[in-house]
Amino acid sequence: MGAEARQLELPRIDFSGVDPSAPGAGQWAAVRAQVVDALATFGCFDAHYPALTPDLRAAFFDGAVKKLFALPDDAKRRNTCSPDRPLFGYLGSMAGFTNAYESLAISDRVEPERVRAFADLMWPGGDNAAFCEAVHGAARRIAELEESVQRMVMEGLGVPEYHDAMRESMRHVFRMAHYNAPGGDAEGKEVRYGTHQDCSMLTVVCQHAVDGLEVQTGDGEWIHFRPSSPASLVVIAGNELRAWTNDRVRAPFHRVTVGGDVARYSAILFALPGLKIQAPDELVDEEHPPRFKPHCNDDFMHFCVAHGARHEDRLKDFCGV
Ligand SMILES: O=C(O)CCC(=O)C(=O)O
Ligand SMILES: [Fe+2]
Repeated sequence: MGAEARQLELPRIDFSGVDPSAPGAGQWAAVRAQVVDALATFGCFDAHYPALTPDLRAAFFDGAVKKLFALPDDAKRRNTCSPDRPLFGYLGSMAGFTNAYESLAISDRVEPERVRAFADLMWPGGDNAAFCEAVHGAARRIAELEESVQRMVMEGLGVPEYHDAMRESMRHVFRMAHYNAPGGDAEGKEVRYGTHQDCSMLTVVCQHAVDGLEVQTGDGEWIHFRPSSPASLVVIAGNELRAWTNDRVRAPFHRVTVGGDVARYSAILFALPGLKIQAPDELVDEEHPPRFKPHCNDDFMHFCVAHGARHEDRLKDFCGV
């Protein structure tokens, strides 16, 4: 091997032959094998997903998200949630984050009524139809990818019968994020969101125009995500999928670094399980003794929030056997 640094890349999986509304059809089985392999090895992958078309992305980011972050802070702060659900609303200028990060969230379900309620809170009395159409159009497709991946994981591990109940219980947080540019040289990157694992089952990241997501491999090397196509999304396994699969899936550490003078926007869909997280009996045996105690996602999230985003194995600390 030469002296130059190896250019690591995330596995790329092509979803163009997968129809989320027809599980099992087309390329489903072949893609499922790649998904299970990528999540076991890396805990994430680059999904080529043309169902989220360039027009939908442009309407979403250029039409809706940029308009949202141009709002004054007091409007954004109306996106609150109850104190016991700190990760379900506006985040910005807060402990553990740089001042150069802020985000807003639509919570619980990716449904037109939720998007409408969010828009009406931001622009009371406004004509919010175009905003709602753009946000729901993007979020719905991202959620369809997330559901397909969840189904594939359960099928691929031989436990498809658990999918429907888990799905029914799932809540979603659709977070739109804005990272200020540090200015200057694009090489002079600054960490804008520190190293962490997600508390979700699955997370899907859609980044706009400016790169910045970095994922750590099991060997401790950092992969700087460069989208393989304009239709790329990143699927990341969270600690709850790791727990539910009894450690068969990695939940990779990741962070966001931004350089140069162009702001970065991204959208992140978190799938949060409402059912108690306990590995199914089929995934526990002598070779795979239980690794984590049964627990609720709400309790795990509170634990993570209380301890902050850090480079530590929160799941093991919280419920490791
Ligand atoms: O904005 C991104 O690319 C990812 C942010 C992230 O990792 C998170 O919000 O958990
Ligand atoms: Fe994350």
